[in-house]
Amino acid sequence: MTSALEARGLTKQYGRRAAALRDCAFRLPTGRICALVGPNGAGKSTLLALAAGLLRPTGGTVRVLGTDPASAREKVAYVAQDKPLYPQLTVAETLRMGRELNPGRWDADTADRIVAAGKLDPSARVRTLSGGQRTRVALALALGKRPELLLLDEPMADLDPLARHQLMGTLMADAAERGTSVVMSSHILGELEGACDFLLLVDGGRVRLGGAIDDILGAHTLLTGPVADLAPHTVVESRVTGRQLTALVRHDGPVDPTSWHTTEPSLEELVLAHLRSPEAPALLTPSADRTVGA
Ligand SMILES: Nc1ncnc2c1ncn2[C@@H]1O[C@H](COP(=O)(O)OP(=O)(O)OP(=O)(O)O)[C@@H](O)[C@H]1O
Repeated sequence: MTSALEARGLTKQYGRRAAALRDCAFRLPTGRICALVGPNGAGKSTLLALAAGLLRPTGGTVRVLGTDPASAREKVAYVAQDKPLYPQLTVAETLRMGRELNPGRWDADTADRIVAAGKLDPSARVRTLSGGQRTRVALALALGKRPELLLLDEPMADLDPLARHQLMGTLMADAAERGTSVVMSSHILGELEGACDFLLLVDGGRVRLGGAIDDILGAHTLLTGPVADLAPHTVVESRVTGRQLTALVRHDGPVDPTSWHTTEPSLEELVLAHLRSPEAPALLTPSADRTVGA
């Protein structure tokens, strides 16, 4: 089975600094929309740049669409955080460049539609555009390429709420229609919750959570009840207020409903609890575990 991304012992160290990514191992099946989350400096951009073939690992490997990142480049579109574009080109010239660089692949309709929805003047030079308008052009270039894998580094950060909503919709519809795999880093968990079906949580250069979001949420329970020993469940985070205990656990067997009030956590609750509890053990569900079914 081909994976969109597969990392094995993936490590990246910049010079003599502490490793930005350390011994990461996971797989992302094709056709998934993956949320890549983690605190500032966690290693998200490094992971995306390694997958795009712009950086080389200092240890381990990353495979992209079943091959090495350099060989997959034609099938991959990458939108970096700083959205590098040629400032002296106009919007129309930028799209023309997209067409020329991607012969036989270029989807002019999609690229033109994205630009038109932002009411951009095709004759405007890129250097005169606002940050959000530049993002729109970068996304038009990326989607116009008809990639099999789309790597997006905080793509929506400088878009206004309406543009964000609209572009996210375009992105998701396009990905669903073509079966494109997407990896999207973002700090806005609410934005990812409805759009993504796969999660990679990176923290301190390591993958802390990986897998289908439904599986990861389903493996956790938020419970409230009297203070008690929570064994055999794995406690991710717990808090005691008076005689009441609130905890996020990874359940190992059923949780007694007569003692506890239980709910499934939201994605935001789950991610925040893991970020507050760096000692909680990592979890890779079978869909993210490259050793399962290998
Ligand atoms: N070119 C570089 N040279 C040296 N260190 C770097 C370089 N790029 C990133 N780092 C370091 O690697 C670590 C991971 O950075 P990275 O940009 O991958 O994190 P991130 O999760 O994308 O963060 P953010 O959410 O702030 O964008 C950080 O400690 C950062 O300082």
